[in-house]
Amino acid sequence: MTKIAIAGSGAMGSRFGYMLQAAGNSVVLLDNWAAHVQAINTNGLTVNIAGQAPLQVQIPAALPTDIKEIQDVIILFTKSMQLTNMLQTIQPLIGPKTKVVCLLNGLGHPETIERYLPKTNIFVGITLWTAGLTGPGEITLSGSGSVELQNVAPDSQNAAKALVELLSAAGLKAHYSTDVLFSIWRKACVNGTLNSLCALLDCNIAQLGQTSQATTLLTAIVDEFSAVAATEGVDLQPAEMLAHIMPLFNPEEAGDHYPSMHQDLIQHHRPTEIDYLNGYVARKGTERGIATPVNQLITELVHTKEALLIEK
Ligand SMILES: NC(=O)C1=CN([C@@H]2O[C@H](COP(=O)(O)OP(=O)(O)OC[C@H]3O[C@@H](n4cnc5c(N)ncnc54)[C@H](OP(=O)(O)O)[C@@H]3O)[C@@H](O)[C@H]2O)C=CC1
Ligand SMILES: CC(C)(CO)C(=O)C(=O)O
Repeated sequence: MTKIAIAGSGAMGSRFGYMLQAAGNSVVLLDNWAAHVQAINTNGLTVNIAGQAPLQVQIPAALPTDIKEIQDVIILFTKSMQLTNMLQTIQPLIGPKTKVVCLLNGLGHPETIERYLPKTNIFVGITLWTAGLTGPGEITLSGSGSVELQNVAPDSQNAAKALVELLSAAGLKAHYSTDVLFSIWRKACVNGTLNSLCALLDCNIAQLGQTSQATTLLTAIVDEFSAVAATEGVDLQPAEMLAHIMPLFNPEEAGDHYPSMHQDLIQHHRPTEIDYLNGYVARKGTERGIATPVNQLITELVHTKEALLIEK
């Protein structure tokens, strides 16, 4: 039985933990939100799936500081701005053979993780699964998804493939990627357009797509993502990127969805991952002499909205 800790068990961490435990693994959900941990330990994790009666799933949960046992696998699922703190807290859980997987949205996470772990322990990727945290101890799941991941150390390829099998055996549809950095940039560019614009304009993806300004706005953001991606050896062609994003306007794709940044900022008045999306592009562009005024402005606007909405 594989011993798995989910480090950051909000919506996505709880989804992955629930599916991995159902596949026969020994899972513990770790989170700093004490009321969430307590609700899971008292009532079980409530899993709402459309068209089904809510499930009460018995699954152990704990504060990250309360678990000290070495794990086989740790899946990081904090929000980007919580990652460093989580990596510091879970050091006692990491042994020489522990595989640490990062599937967060956003840019720059592999570099952050490398400050706390040898490369041989690190596996990075993206996921197209979604989930919502409906309240303490309660998640809402819909749709399907997939995972792409790759080893950071060249000689850890077999370990990455074993992780792909572990996740796929739990129904998480994982694939081994031979160019995960491209996938991470492409997903960040989707989030850097749809998430920030829908949050700022208070609309869903279809509503954004119906505006006559959508193509101009997307193009301005994507062009800067492409220029900065090139400085990291990633070939993000603007035309291909737009062709990848625009189908999401369709309600049968993601049109009806309010992106996670809209949920964080507008619906829950919580901090956003903007500094790891548009903010990362603006920062790296400035450092590397590439003009990124559009992403700079978007980042400032989102931070202004955070200042207006989030209670101190
Ligand atoms: N949700 C989705 O559909 C998708 C998310 N992702 C990415 O996965 C990563 C994790 O995202 P996600 O699971 O959505 O994150 P959540 O917002 O659901 O949870 C992240 C953490 O935020 C804290 N938190 C959330 N809500 C509350 C609340 N009401 N009160 C107190 N604390 C709260 C908890 O940690 P703490 O108490 O320690 O602060 C929690 O572990 C992100 O990088 C995201 O971009 C990727 C694909 C899809
Ligand atoms: C669904 C999607 C792709 C929308 O940008 C997303 O990743 C999010 O909501 O964060």
